[in-house]
Amino acid sequence: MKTFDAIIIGAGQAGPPLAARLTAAGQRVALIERGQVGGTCVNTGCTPTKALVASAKIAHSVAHSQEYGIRISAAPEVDFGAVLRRALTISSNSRNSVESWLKSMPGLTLVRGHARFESPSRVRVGDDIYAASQIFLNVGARAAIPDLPGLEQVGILTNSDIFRLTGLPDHLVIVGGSYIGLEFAQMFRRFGARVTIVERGPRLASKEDPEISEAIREVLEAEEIAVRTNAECIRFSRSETGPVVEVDCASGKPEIVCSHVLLALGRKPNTDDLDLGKAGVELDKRGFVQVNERLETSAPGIWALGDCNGRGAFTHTSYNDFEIVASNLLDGGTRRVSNRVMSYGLYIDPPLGRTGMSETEALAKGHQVLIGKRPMTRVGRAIEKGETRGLMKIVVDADTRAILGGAIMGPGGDEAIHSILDMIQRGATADDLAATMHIHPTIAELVPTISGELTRDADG
Ligand SMILES: Cc1cc2nc3c(=O)[nH]c(=O)nc-3n(C[C@H](O)[C@H](O)[C@H](O)COP(=O)(O)OP(=O)(O)OC[C@H]3O[C@@H](n4cnc5c(N)ncnc54)[C@H](O)[C@@H]3O)c2cc1C
Ligand SMILES: NC(=O)c1ccc[n+]([C@@H]2O[C@H](COP(=O)([O-])OP(=O)(O)OC[C@H]3O[C@@H](n4cnc5c(N)ncnc54)[C@H](O)[C@@H]3O)[C@@H](O)[C@H]2O)c1
Repeated sequence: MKTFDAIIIGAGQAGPPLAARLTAAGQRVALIERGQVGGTCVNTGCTPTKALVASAKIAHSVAHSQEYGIRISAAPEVDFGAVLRRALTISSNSRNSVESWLKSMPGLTLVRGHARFESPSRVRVGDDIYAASQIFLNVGARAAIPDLPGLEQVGILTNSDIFRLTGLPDHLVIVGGSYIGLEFAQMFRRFGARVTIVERGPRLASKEDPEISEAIREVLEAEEIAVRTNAECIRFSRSETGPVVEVDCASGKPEIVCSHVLLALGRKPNTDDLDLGKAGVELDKRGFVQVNERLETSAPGIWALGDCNGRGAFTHTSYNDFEIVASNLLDGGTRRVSNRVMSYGLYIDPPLGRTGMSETEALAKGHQVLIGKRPMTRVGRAIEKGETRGLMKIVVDADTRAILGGAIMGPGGDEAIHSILDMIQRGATADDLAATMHIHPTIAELVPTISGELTRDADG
């Protein structure tokens, strides 16, 4: 048996920085990873997809250069192989730098293999047993693949397989019209594939307010992406020409023949193959590890961080989990997971930045709300850039005037949203925000303006 002060399972977004803090505090740490260090974000998630989004943006800009007075004499061509290689190089550089960082940590043992619990303080990897009084789970999640009939006949793709494509799909059907599906849909369309999105709900990105979903749909349809909502994929089959996605729908064709199918149907936590029962770690009914505000599990001495705890499904939430646990354990902190303002980006172009509550959520929680809103057609910077799709919106509590949430879909919306996020984190009111001076010409310069033009009418 090999004994350590701490064992970390999973080298995703929380594991490596936690290993750095624990080893810097003099602890001996075993970090167990069954796949590639860096986890989902670095290898098959944020990093390679955002690199692909960047290539797709260039393809789109070049195709539209004449609108900006720039003539390109030869027809631009997308070299899909080169696009993928660029994304994978950025991803592998990032993975290598995590690996070098881990190797530089004195007191760290990087163990390669699949970890399973033997008891609350012991973990098996192959024939070896590792023991520690503190164990941290950072095991992440994987693409959920529902048991739909005919699945095995079509050879579906997930976010991981897409990086192994050897050529551009002719017609890509994406099942699931949420974050993963939408980002892939736009980039593949911009690379030149025909793209159809099949979404069973009545609108895309259904966690967003309806006008945001509508703006997203407009952006995608303007690029000739076929959007099928109220269309549930119920089975797959194969025709002579390729895979067939069969949908249950009120309108449109019930069968879509395509060349490739990408499933983007949510994520499943990697908690089903850890023998967590032997450790006394309780899961919720969807398989997420149940944690308290300090990210402690039901088993004393075991914490869960990142996607596997169901408290966030983003790189920044995983990293923030690390900060909470490290502060509480090593700095005498009293940090709680509920102190953060849930925020994220959706990296279609233009991107959507979101923070705090949507209007729908605020109303559901019983708030009387005031709304400030402006379409990008009335934002100078967006007009100058020729990117006037989207809108910005702020949600304010009508009684206290506290800022509850915001959305900015427009050029740089993922960056500009931080001007609202930081104010919410500090407990500011709409009047505090309205009194700030922002830089001209930016998208964010209109944030104080809409904060000072609040109305009860959501369409105001
Ligand atoms: C296509 C896509 C795009 C995304 N884009 C964004 C984005 O733009 N912004 C954003 O914030 N988030 C994005 N995400 C989400 C983000 O990637 C995840 O939220 C983040 O990676 C979660 O980090 P984590 O540390 O919880 O787990 P992970 O990064 O998944 O790491 C978990 C690690 O644990 C290892 N592991 C699992 N089980 C075991 C075991 N039993 N033994 C040993 N090792 C094990 C795994 O191999 C893995 O390396 C995206 C996700 C996808 C799929
Ligand atoms: N920009 C980002 O930060 C980013 C990008 C990508 C992914 N992610 C993370 O990955 C997670 C998973 O994203 P996702 O888009 O895969 O999942 P999701 O759970 O957000 O959406 C799945 C969608 O599939 C639809 N659906 C389910 N079954 C269906 C069926 N049979 N036919 C048609 N539609 C069906 C659902 O209605 C839903 O809209 C997100 O929660 C997010 O945290 C983040």
